[in-house]
Amino acid sequence: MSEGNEESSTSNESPSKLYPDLPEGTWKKGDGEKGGFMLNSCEDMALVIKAADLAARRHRFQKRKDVRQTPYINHPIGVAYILTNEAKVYDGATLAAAILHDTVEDTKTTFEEIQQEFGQEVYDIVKGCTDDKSLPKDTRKQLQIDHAAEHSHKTKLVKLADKLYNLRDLERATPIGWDKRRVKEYAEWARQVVSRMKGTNEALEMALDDIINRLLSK
Ligand SMILES: Nc1nc2c(ncn2[C@@H]2O[C@H](COP(=O)(O)OP(=O)(O)O)[C@@H](OP(=O)(O)OP(=O)(O)O)[C@H]2O)c(=O)[nH]1
Repeated sequence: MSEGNEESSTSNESPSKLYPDLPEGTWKKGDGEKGGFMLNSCEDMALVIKAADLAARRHRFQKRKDVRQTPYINHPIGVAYILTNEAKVYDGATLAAAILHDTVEDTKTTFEEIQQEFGQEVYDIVKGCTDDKSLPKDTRKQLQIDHAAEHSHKTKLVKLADKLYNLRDLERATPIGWDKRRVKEYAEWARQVVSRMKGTNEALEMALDDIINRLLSK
């Protein structure tokens, strides 16, 4: 069992883990003799660490909606971890964008800053993952469905991993104020978004199918 994967439970938390235990030796061949995976280059590594540094600072006062008030940064780091650990995605721009994907939507960070500090590719992915919070919620949710199929491959990867993290989080701990109906509504909406991104990554899509079916059948 991976260290730190098992969450101790409180009254509204199930003891389920946020990430599955994967069989040993699932790293891609040639990804590194030293037991871990390697990013494509030192530049990729530096980009990802730089993203983690900015996201940690920008999200530092934010919490998730669970009763334990989990630090918000757990979410973007978890999205990047799903990409490396399960989707086997090691591209620096994709991982950096995964870590930054909520910084513009939820903090004072601007698109210009992302473009200047992280380059066009990361900017494009973050833009594709950012909802316009000034719009009514129903409109925002509908726009995600309407535009899901149009995104680039890398943006779709981050969006799928984001949904997978959020759905697992819903199964792990119901956010404060959410009832069963709201959980199912989120799962149904997520199903509509991810079904328009089929053919992006098999591991992510299989995991999404599983959890969505489970949440909808409860
Ligand atoms: N499951 C879960 N979600 C939490 C928690 N804390 C914060 N969230 C965030 O809440 C959002 C989903 O809640 P909603 O009520 O549907 O949407 P809203 O916040 O945008 O209005 C997700 O963000 P989002 O940027 O709107 O992502 P997306 O769902 O639009 O892709 C998710 O990241 C938590 O403890 N559990």
